[in-house]
Amino acid sequence: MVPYGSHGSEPLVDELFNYIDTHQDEFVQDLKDWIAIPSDSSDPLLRGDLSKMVEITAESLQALGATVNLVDMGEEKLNDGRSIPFPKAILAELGKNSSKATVCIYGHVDVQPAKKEDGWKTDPYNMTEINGNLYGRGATDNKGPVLAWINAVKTYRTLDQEIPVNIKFIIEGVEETGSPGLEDLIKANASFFADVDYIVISDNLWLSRKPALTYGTRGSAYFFVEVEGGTKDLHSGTFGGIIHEAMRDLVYLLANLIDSSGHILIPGICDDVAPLTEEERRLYENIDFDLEEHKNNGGVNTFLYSTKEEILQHLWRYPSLTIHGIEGAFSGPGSKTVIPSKVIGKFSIRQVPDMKSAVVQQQVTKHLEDVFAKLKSPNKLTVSMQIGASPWVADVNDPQYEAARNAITKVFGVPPDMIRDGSTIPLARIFQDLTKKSVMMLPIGGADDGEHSQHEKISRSNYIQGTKLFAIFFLELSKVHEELMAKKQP
Ligand SMILES: C[C@H](N)C(=O)N[C@@H](Cc1c[nH]cn1)C(=O)O
Ligand SMILES: [Zn+2]
Ligand SMILES: [Zn+2]
Repeated sequence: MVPYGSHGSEPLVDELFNYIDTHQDEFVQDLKDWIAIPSDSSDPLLRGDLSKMVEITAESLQALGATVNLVDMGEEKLNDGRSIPFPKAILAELGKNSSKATVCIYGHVDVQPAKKEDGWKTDPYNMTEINGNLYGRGATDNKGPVLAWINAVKTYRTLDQEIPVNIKFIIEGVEETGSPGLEDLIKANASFFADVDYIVISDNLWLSRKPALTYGTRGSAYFFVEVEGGTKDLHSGTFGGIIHEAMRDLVYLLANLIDSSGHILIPGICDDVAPLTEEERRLYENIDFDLEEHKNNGGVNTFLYSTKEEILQHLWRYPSLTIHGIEGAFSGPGSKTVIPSKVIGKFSIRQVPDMKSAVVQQQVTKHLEDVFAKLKSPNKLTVSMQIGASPWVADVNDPQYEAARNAITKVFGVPPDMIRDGSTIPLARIFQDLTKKSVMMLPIGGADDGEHSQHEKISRSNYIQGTKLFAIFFLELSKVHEELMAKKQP
């Protein structure tokens, strides 16, 4: 297939591409404006900024001519007993022509925390372009891709060109905290999703320098393990040596979750992992993936496994356990001699087919209670599962995968790698289970974008080519959908 653009294969495509190329600075400025809003969903103090971010997104969709509905998501209960409102979710629609396909685009406008002191070379909320890369928190996860969809629609609208599909948007502001309330929102708005034919998510990364299409992700079971000693923090000179310290108990519990070779120590945790078939094993051999480049992208020296196949399998089809942090522990600079009274360990398990959150929760709780019992500690242990997002795997034979493959080939000149992803987008499986519609992930982020990391970025090229990809995807989707409808005619 010949890439579109300079080859002048289709006048409409040339017109769309020309517009996108000549307006790219405007699109980049829009991203800079979005990144300037610290819409970190984990920080209750930034809830105002997060709500503002949702409102700005809603205004951008309204400006495209979409009908926009801001849906109340209820309240978040904070650890200190207070409640604050969750940011509203956006349901928007553009076009209602029953002879066209309807595609629903999902994205999120909340971001992970970021502080300059974490080691960022640039201000995370002041997008900075260096050597063709746009650095800033949310650049790739997920503000850049959400804006790329908006840019694609804006291109059609400004050129007064008919959009070949009906478009719906569902945009949320709490994806990074596990999308609480989204399942209820989808259930409560079943009529909004009833005429949706395809769901597309652009919230993950390519695996290599080659474009990719993603057909599976791991899930996430996120746990808090709390150990409470006394009622207040104490001086280690006055109480150290005479009490059972909560922190010591917690560190012991955390150390009993995983060993140094990455083996999870929770009995039964791998019992439900789907066995590796010969057919699946062969799939890994043909995937373009450079271990050294992946090490470089992550700034790591050594992986736990040495072959491409093992690494991909341990990212995509085996569970992993990560200890993320300890709330209530002293973590500042200096040498504070405190005994913390209550500490909360935070860890998550990336779940894979056919693991079930409820089973994982029961196995984790039992294991921690058994380990704690051996300590004979008088302290109080509480284990809770905060997020229970299931893994997702799609049928790649669905027509929208064909449309996306065609669009990628036309924009980038090469067919995509068909990949899975080790991270989680809770909505993918929820959508698939509730709506029974085809879900696809169409990433535009580069493998080295550094989601959740310092120096998160998206390249200008991926952002602008991604905008073109989305514009062409509408065309390709309308073609395959038409063919499908024609086949279904008696
Ligand atoms: C892949 C997506 N951009 C993302 O970062 N998702 C989060 C969702 C999550 C899971 N547990 C808590 N949040 C992730 O995979 O960490
Ligand atoms: Zn994301
Ligand atoms: Zn994220």
